[in-house]
Amino acid sequence: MELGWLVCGTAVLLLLHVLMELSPAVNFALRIGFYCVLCLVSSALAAAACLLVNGGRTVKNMRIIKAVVKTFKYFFGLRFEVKGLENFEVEGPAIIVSNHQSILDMMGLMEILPDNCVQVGKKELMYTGTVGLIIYLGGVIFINRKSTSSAKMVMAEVAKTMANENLKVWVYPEGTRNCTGDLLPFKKGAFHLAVQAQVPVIPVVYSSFTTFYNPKTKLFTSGKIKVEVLPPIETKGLTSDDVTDLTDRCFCTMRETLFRLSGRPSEAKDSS
Ligand SMILES: CCCCCC/C=C\CCCCCCCCCC(=O)SCCNC(=O)CCNC(=O)[C@H](O)C(C)(C)COP(=O)(O)OP(=O)(O)OC[C@H]1O[C@@H](n2cnc3c(N)ncnc32)[C@H](O)[C@@H]1OP(=O)(O)O
Ligand SMILES: CCCCCCCC/C=C\CCCCCCCC(=O)OC[C@@H](O)COP(=O)(O)O
Repeated sequence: MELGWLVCGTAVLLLLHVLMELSPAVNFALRIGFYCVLCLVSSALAAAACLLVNGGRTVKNMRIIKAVVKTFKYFFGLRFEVKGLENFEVEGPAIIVSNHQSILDMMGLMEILPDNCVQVGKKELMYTGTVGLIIYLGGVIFINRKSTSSAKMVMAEVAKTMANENLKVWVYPEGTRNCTGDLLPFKKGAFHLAVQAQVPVIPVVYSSFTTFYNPKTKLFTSGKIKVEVLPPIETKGLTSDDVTDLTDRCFCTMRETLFRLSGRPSEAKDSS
């Protein structure tokens, strides 16, 4: 009986392996499916740990989430090469902004997440079962992207509480996932928040995933991700009139870094 199960299990695994070798679409679907299952199962276990250790919704739970998610990269053959971590060592709160390519970004986020840091996420993420629960328990700030005024109100509230709670806030200023190897124009919410709270902006750039991950061509193999934490940009003394300039400066620096880390010639070099 047990031998029968063993033979069946081995046959299924072999079949999956052959299918994955033969078809990139099957390989992609299975790997993404596995990522989602891993997230859902780990979230359930981590949620129990968070409730037992910290009793409810608090940024302290991010330490538990980070410890769990940092192991995921081994399942997918991903390696991170990180530079500039010392730039997180600012005194007090800060806004961290980074590029957002895929749901796989959660691994890159947790690889370097500083203490006392929560992310801004779309409210729909609350309804992803155990993943929603763990994100809630971690203290993620939920915004309604369909309502600019309510998103602005939530962000203004965060600007007020950041200092009291010594919080760093991680925002994806592109506002959505973008896996093209370039940046989408930045939304200004993160920069308004930094100016309102008078705290520095710390840009973080992840190299393009396109060499090992591309949902359009169903590519998903192992790969290396270069990460660079850039020096903080001060906002002391800036007002809302300076937000556009601050956004543009940050965008240009991050785009240049993205191209450099991804081995793609920058626009300036293109035109020369
Ligand atoms: C244990 C195992 C677990 C395994 C799984 C889990 C793993 C880890 C779990 C933890 C981690 C979870 C992390 C979750 C990450 C989620 C990522 C996302 O969801 S990304 C999507 C959501 N985020 C964003 O959208 C942020 C970026 N967007 C913005 O900043 C936007 O500006 C906005 C959302 C605030 C508003 O957007 P929109 O309605 O489109 O309006 P705009 O065009 O951007 O702005 C209109 C004008 O308003 C001005 N503005 C914007 N913000 C402000 C403000 N705060 N104060 C004043 N004014 C503001 C803006 O300048 C525009 O005016 P203009 O005159 O045109 O300049
Ligand atoms: C009972 C309901 C069950 C629902 C099951 C849902 C399954 C989801 C399971 C695992 C998914 C793992 C996701 C990890 C968190 C990813 C956060 C993220 O990257 O969100 C995307 C968001 O930034 C931008 O969204 P869009 O690009 O605008 O779209």
